[in-house]
Amino acid sequence: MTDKLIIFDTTLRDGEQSPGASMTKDEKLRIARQLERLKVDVIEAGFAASSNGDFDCVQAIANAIKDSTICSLSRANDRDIARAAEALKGAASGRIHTFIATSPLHMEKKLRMTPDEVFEQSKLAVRFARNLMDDIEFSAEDGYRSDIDFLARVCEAVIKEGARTINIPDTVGYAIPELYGNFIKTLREKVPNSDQAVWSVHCHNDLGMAVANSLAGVKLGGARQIECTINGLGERAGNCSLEEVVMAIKTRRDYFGLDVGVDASQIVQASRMVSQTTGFVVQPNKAVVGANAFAHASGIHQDGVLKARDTYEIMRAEDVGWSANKIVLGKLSGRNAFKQRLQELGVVLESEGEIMAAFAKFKELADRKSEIFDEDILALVGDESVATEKEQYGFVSLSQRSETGERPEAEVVFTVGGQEVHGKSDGNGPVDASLKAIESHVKSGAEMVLYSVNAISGSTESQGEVTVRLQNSGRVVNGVGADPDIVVASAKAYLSALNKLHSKADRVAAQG
Ligand SMILES: CC(=O)SCCNC(=O)CCNC(=O)[C@H](O)C(C)(C)COP(=O)(O)OP(=O)(O)OC[C@H]1O[C@@H](n2cnc3c(N)ncnc32)[C@H](O)[C@@H]1OP(=O)(O)O
Ligand SMILES: CC(C)C(=O)C(=O)O
Repeated sequence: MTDKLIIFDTTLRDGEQSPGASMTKDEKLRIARQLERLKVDVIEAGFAASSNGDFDCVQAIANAIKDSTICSLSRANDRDIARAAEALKGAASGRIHTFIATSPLHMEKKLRMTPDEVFEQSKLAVRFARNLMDDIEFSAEDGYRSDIDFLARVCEAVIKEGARTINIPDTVGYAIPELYGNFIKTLREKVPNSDQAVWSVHCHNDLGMAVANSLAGVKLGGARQIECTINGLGERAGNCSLEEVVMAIKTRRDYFGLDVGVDASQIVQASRMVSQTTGFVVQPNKAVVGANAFAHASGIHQDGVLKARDTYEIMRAEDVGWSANKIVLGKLSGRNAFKQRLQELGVVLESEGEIMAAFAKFKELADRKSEIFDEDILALVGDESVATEKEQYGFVSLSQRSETGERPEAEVVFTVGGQEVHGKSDGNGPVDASLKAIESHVKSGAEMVLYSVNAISGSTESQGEVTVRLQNSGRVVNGVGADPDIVVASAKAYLSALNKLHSKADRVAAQG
């Protein structure tokens, strides 16, 4: 027999309580459709009584979604509950979620009610709701900071009134996993009719423990519903993150022994949608949905993953909706990852010597640039200087000075037949000055018939690729150079073109 854990998503209600995360009706509908594709059991669509706009959102979602239960939050009063019921009228499966605070602090200072009044109002609210709808959830707000015996009396009473789900929130994120799990366990033991309801947890992330507390509520406390949000969105520091609890339950089924109906392959899409809609960027190192969650940057890990994925991955990227895991090439990468990427890019280097020459250039580039893109590698192996054959001209270094209103000056150090030479010049711009600095020494007399610059990957961190076409005595050659510094790329391209002119001249001389 399977033991099922109900996933109750409250992105559209508690998630929207994040300052700045307010969503329009169309946006909420789009997200609700994605939550349905994700196969969450319950979607808390809003708080119908809070405004006409939110009423419309709950109503529209209730009418549109068929496969998940649609829920509206309401205070423990008739007006809010009636509004929720009205908004949910069209739902294939609807739930009213009514709540009232039970902690001494909230009762005295916020509600200004005695415990007896709260007890009575809880019963009346659930009774009223139960007359409008079958599926009623009751939440004891700030439940974790409540007196457990009083809370047990309230829970017993609302279950008698017909509440099917009893939720014990850690409203302010104060709980510690073991203590919270034991609190839920003890509470259930104190409620004589506890088996007539599903027990639920709703944890906030003020101390970064929302996921751990929710899982403890399940494992130690016996809860069978977790309330959570996509990307952990929610009031203040947020809620328990759906993607993390779901993947914890799935990945560690050996420990939890529970089934969840969620289709995990929709997780990344849901995360992106919520992030794009709210403008809340997902941090790269966020579990499951962060850009780095399945990315490997260091050589030893890359080598391990290439040999056997499970050396460094406990989940498969594809299982949560990524197209694949990522090997990110950078300064910490090793030869194996580099060779693998060359293979994937269809680059065939003839000898181990060529591969090692390309790898050395790759490492040198990686010291200057945090991430090496595929385009960088293609430029690198396309760069003539990868060739191991001795070339006439070789780039060494470049310095240039440019300032608004001043004529730029450049000094280029390069090799001619293995000897280092320095060329200096000014020019119309730093590139012009650098190429004139080379030419001041080489005196090729070649005419430049094309100069083009290409940013070869998406950002300003990328390499610039420069193509230079030179013409001399009827011969036309192209030189290509790549470097994050566009002036250096230009000098490399120029020297590369000079090399071709030189070797063609040699060949012509030899033939003649
Ligand atoms: C922990 C949570 O996340 S709870 C959900 C929080 N979400 C929201 O508050 C979003 C929606 N809220 C709103 O739009 C508004 O606050 C409304 C429409 C609900 C109420 O607005 P107002 O009537 O103007 O009241 P206001 O927000 O200023 O104060 C809340 C009132 O509700 C009372 N109240 C708070 N919780 C409850 C409850 N669970 N049951 C009954 N009454 C409650 C407060 O004591 C206060 O009553 P008072 O006006 O007699 O002092
Ligand atoms: C109303 C309840 C469920 C809540 O959001 C909380 O206590 O945090």
